Amino acid sequence: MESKAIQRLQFPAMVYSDKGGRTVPSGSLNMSCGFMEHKKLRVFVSVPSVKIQQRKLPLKIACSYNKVPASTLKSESFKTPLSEELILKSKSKEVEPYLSGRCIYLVGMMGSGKTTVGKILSQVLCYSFFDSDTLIEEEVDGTSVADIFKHYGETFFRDKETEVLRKLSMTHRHVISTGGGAVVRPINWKYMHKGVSIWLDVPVEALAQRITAVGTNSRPLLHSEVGDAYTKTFMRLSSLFEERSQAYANANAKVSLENIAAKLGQKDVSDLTPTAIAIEALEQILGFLKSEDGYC
Ligand SMILES: Nc1ncnc2c1ncn2[C@@H]1O[C@H](COP(=O)(O)OP(=O)(O)O)[C@@H](O)[C@H]1O
Ligand SMILES: O=C(O)C1=C[C@@H](OP(=O)(O)O)[C@@H](O)[C@H](O)C1
Repeated sequence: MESKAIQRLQFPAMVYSDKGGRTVPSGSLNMSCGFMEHKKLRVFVSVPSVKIQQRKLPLKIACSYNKVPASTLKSESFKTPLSEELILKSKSKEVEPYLSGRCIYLVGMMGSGKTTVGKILSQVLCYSFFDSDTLIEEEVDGTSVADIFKHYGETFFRDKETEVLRKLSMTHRHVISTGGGAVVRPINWKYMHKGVSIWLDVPVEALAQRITAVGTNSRPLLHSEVGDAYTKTFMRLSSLFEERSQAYANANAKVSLENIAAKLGQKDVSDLTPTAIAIEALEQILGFLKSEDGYC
């Protein structure tokens, strides 16, 4: 749910224009997707667990869209090994032709990293990024999600969410971070299945840690419990997860942080960088698209 201001400029222009396939949206599109070719470099898919080179990856965006300078898209900086950055770029090139411009929908619990990972995917695929919560806020005259819940109730919010997903389903070349509860209404799946959906499956303990760190102000469904911040967040998330886990499983593919950690020989999912998670997302997207095409 963080740093979403740019979307205000993009959504109205995009959402009503149904451009097929690889056609670009209306407005000026200045893409420079030419990532360095590493012809002599063999890039392996698994990320080495030994971090050879650590540096702050500013995640500079290679594309700019609708005259909004790419550099204005805010992205949090996480320490990312150069090796991961290279794998990410290589993987995105592999996935891109299979996607044929289809949107990517990230689903998962609050705090699962849909926004963080979604931005990385959008940058590397030269897609634009939308957060459905931000689009809902715009539909309600800039009212925050928390205030929409407070003043109009959850059903009103869910209706707006469905409407936003319906509009997005007519677009292409977007990565969309959905709200954690978007999976519950079957109609939303009708819209999300126009693109490719990925479930970011993060253990509830890790979710509670992340959300406790940033606070629950923007997440109204976490306001009710009593107790210390971590425990009440953990309790509420646990019950929401129980209610929703089957709905998340409707996604075309799943990215399990526990599986990534096991692959990389890491004990704690909290040590996984968003880039490592984005790489796995691309891997899973590719697997799904290939299976859809009958390649495996
Ligand atoms: N891989 C990660 N490691 C550590 N913190 C993360 C990771 N991914 C996201 N976060 C943090 O967790 C919080 C929630 O992430 P966010 O992307 O907003 O989740 P969502 O959009 O699913 O609600 C943010 O503060 C973000 O910085
Ligand atoms: O899980 C949910 O029902 C919700 C998740 C939130 O989005 P994030 O998943 O981006 O926090 C937001 O849509 C709203 O507070 C409801």
